[in-house]
Amino acid sequence: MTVGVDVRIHALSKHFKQFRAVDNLTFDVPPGTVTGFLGPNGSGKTTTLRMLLGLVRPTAGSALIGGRAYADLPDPRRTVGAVLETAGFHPGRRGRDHLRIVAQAARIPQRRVDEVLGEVGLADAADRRVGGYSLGMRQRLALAGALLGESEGRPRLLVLDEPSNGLDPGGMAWLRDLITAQAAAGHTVVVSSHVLAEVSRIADHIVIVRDGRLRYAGPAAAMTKTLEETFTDATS
Ligand SMILES: Nc1ncnc2c1ncn2[C@@H]1O[C@H](COP(=O)(O)OP(=O)(O)OP(=O)(O)O)[C@@H](O)[C@H]1O
Repeated sequence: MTVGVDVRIHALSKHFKQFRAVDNLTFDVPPGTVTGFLGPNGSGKTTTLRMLLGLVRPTAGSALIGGRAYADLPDPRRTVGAVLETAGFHPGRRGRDHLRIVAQAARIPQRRVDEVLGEVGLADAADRRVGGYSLGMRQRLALAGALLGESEGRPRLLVLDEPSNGLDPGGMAWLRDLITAQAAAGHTVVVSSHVLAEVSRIADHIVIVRDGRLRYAGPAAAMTKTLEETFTDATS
C-alpha cells in the first residue's frame, strides 16, 4: 500500500470585501487518513475546500495537495476527486453521459464509467436524465464523478463537502464503508459534515472551524470528550 497525498493549509485567508470568510487558517491533513472538517453554518468550510480545489483564489496563504497547488498538479483529476455540490448537473443529460464527458475531459478510460456507476448503485438509473434524479441519486452521481479518476496503486485525495446530503440510511452506511475503505487503501479523505455521529464513526482526525478560524485540530483518538462535546466547546 502506498500512502502519499497530504494536505497543508497554511495561513489561508479569503476575504469577500470586508468580510473574512476564512481567516488565517492553518492545519495539516495526514496522508491516508479520514479528516472530519467541521464547523457551524457559514464558518468557511466550503470556501476553504474551494480554495484547496483551485476554484476560489485565496486572499492570502496557501492550500497544498502533496506539496503543490491544485493548478500545479500534473494530472489533477486523477490525483483528486471532489464532491462539492449536487446542483451543477445538466438536467437533460443522462447519468452515464455526464460521467462519460467528465472521463473524456480528464483522459480517464471510459470503462471506469460503468465501474463507478456500479460502485455508487446507479447502474439501473444510468440511462435516465439527471433532471429526474432524486437528491440522493444526484449525490451518488457526484460521488461517482469523484471516484472516476481512481486507478490501482495510485494514492489520491478525496474532498467531500456534505456528501451524505440526501442519502437514505442504506446510502449513509454505504458512504461510510466507502470512505473507510478509501483510507484503508492509502487514500486521503477530507469530509465536511454536520452529521457528527457519522463523522465520529469514520474520522481519524478532526478539524473544527468557526468564523473562518481554526478552533480545534487533532487526532480523533486524542479527544478527551465526545465529538459532540468537543464541537460544542470549540464553537461556543
Ligand atoms: N462568493 C461569496 N461572496 C460573499 N460571501 C461569500 C461568498 N462565498 C461565501 N461567502 C460567505 O462566507 C461565509 C462562509 O461560507 P461557507 O460556504 O464557506 O461556509 P460553510 O462553513 O461551508 O457553511 P455551511 O455549513 O452552511 O455549508 C458565509 O458567511 C458566506 O455567506
